[in-house]
Amino acid sequence: MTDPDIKKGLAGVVVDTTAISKVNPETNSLLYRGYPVQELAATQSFEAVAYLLWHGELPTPEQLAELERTERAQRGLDPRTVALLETIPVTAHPMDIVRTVVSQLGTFDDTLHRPGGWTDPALDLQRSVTLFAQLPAIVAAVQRRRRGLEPIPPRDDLDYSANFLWMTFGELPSDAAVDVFRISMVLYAEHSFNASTFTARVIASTTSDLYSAVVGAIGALKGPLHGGANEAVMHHFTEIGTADNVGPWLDRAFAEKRKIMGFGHRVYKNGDSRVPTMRAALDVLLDESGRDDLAALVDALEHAFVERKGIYPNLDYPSGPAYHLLGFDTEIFTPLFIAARVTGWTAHVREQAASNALIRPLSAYSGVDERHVGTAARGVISHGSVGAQRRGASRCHSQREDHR
Ligand SMILES: CC(=O)SCCNC(=O)CCNC(=O)[C@H](O)C(C)(C)COP(=O)(O)OP(=O)(O)OC[C@H]1O[C@@H](n2cnc3c(N)ncnc32)[C@H](O)[C@@H]1OP(=O)(O)O
Ligand SMILES: O=C([O-])CC(=O)C(=O)O
Repeated sequence: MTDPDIKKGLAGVVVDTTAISKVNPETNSLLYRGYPVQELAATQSFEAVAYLLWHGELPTPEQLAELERTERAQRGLDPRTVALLETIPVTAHPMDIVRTVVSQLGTFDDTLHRPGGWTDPALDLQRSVTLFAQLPAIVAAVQRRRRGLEPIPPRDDLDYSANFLWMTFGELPSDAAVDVFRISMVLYAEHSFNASTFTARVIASTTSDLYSAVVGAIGALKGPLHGGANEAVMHHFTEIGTADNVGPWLDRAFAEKRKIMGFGHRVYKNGDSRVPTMRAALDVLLDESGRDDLAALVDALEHAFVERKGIYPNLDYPSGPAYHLLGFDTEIFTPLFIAARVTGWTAHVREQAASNALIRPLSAYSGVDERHVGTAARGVISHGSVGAQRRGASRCHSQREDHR
């Protein structure tokens, strides 16, 4: 028996190519279709970034106007979605609610029943825009319902980011705050083969449909080792309370071998390329709100953790407190990540479909050796002796099995 070279968590394994984004930990850079994400965050609307991820090029003014028209036309909640939301316990986690509603959206799409409709690339592009347009309304409605409030209809005089905040709060914050939100969406949009995107690609690789891939990706994003960390960061701040409690809190956390959320990354080991941009955006909100206590807490935990562990914050660290200052409940932070990442997920689903191979790795069996239940027959149907079954199996010896 050879000893297979197992890469737990696929760490360091290159499983395919992608032209959508490039994460480079050596240069600490992130490119979407070749453009540094910082440049996109400084200059582009989220709609333009979505277009770039889907099409590979930034839109012309006409192409952008067309996407905006299509997105604005599909912003409203379907009455069946409103009805479904009413049936879900308000206490359910918003990630579970959004996952359920996205699954329902798949059932509304009659084009799935056309021959070849499941994986038609043109239809998948339309579906991507539909999900992009619908998710703000869904997330906003879930946030409002938690506060006992009715959904607010979209406003088509507002861009994606401003409308998202309008539908959530029924008022608009400062232009600077809207811009912070836009920047967070751009930074969260895409990150190569992260766990949720890889999940979406695995599902797409079976030639399943795009909605199923997105529902699966939402499940993967929920975990605090991935997207759920932005929520967990805020829980840490609540637990710690004030900056002067950071030291004792960290002592206890280390003694209990807890992981501190919002720090560390599978790919970036010297800091996440997106953090400086998001931290600058957070600082705008910290200044605007006068929340010096939160600013001190964010700084204190970062400095103490980096000093003691040499592990740097990831994007979830500054985005958590930014979403808090924008007024979202902590449990809504990861659904906001869904709304952004659906652009990347759907771009990857289409890329996977365009050059597909079923994703099915091997495993090394580590269970008990072959054993038998005995030969006494149960029921009326004779299944044949174990020996006969094995003789049958050996005639199929050309079938490869997992590594033994
Ligand atoms: C947008 C995103 O999804 S970004 C990621 C968001 N997730 C988080 O913030 C969760 C907290 N972070 C982590 O759990 C990890 O850093 C991960 C899962 C993100 C990356 O993990 P990996 O690359 O697998 O590194 P791994 O978990 O093996 O960590 C290496 C070492 O650093 C330690 N470490 C890494 N991150 C942390 C952390 N946040 N807190 C405490 N220790 C940590 C590990 O305990 C491990 O120590 P050991 O070698 O003594 O066992
Ligand atoms: O790349 C990863 O593993 C996690 C991450 O930062 C992201 O998905 O944005």
